[in-house]
Amino acid sequence: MTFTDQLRKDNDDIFQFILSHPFVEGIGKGEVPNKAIEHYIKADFEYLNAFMKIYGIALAKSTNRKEIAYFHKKIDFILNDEIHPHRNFCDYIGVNYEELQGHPLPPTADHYIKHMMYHAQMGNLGEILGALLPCPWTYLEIGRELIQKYNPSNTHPFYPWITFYADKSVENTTREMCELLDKYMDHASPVEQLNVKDAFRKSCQLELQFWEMAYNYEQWPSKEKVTSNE
Ligand SMILES: Cc1ncc(C[n+]2csc(CCO)c2C)c(N)n1
Repeated sequence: MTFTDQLRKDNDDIFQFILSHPFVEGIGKGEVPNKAIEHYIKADFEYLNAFMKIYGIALAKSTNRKEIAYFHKKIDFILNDEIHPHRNFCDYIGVNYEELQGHPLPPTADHYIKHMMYHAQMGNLGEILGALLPCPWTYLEIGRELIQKYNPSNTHPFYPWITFYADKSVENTTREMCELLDKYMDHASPVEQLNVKDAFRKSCQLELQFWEMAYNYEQWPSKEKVTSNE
């Protein structure tokens, strides 16, 4: 069994919680409360910005051109392709995408981004990949599960979203990331392996919490902004 096969197995509990989360089920059924979608997009737009920056740090820590090309290609994918599922959600609630951009992050999204940023700054490429991998992997499984369970036609309101994540490009991203991580783990010390396992599991938990955050409109206890440091 490869290192990433083992990671998937050890975190199956969280993967199953994600697949049965009411937001995810709602996508399959074609019924998600507008407010939950709005909360999701506001946080996810900023999440994707952070994700691209972390790819940029991974690119800086790359040791060969193949890795540099991979992260370069992936930044391009988020910039130009990941906007399609977002637009599908915006069309569904009838709100302009631009209106949902630039909002402050609720606690879970804030924590998820800082968790990835921590591993990106403190760890080697293996550790960064461990923190990033649950993102494409959980969405790939969501896409596949929803196709299998609901067999949506192209009139389904979330057909573009579901088919985007069940598609070959997300499958390739996940597979290539697994291959890169497995290669890194061949030479990793037991401590490095533990750090990667910890980064991966926390990202799985935060993926689950992200759905929960959107579904329950999670907010900070006080919405007051920090406006000065006096
Ligand atoms: C919280 C959250 N997690 C995962 C994704 C999906 N996603 C984001 S970037 C990417 C491609 C990785 O190269 C994928 C599949 C999302 N939109 N929001």
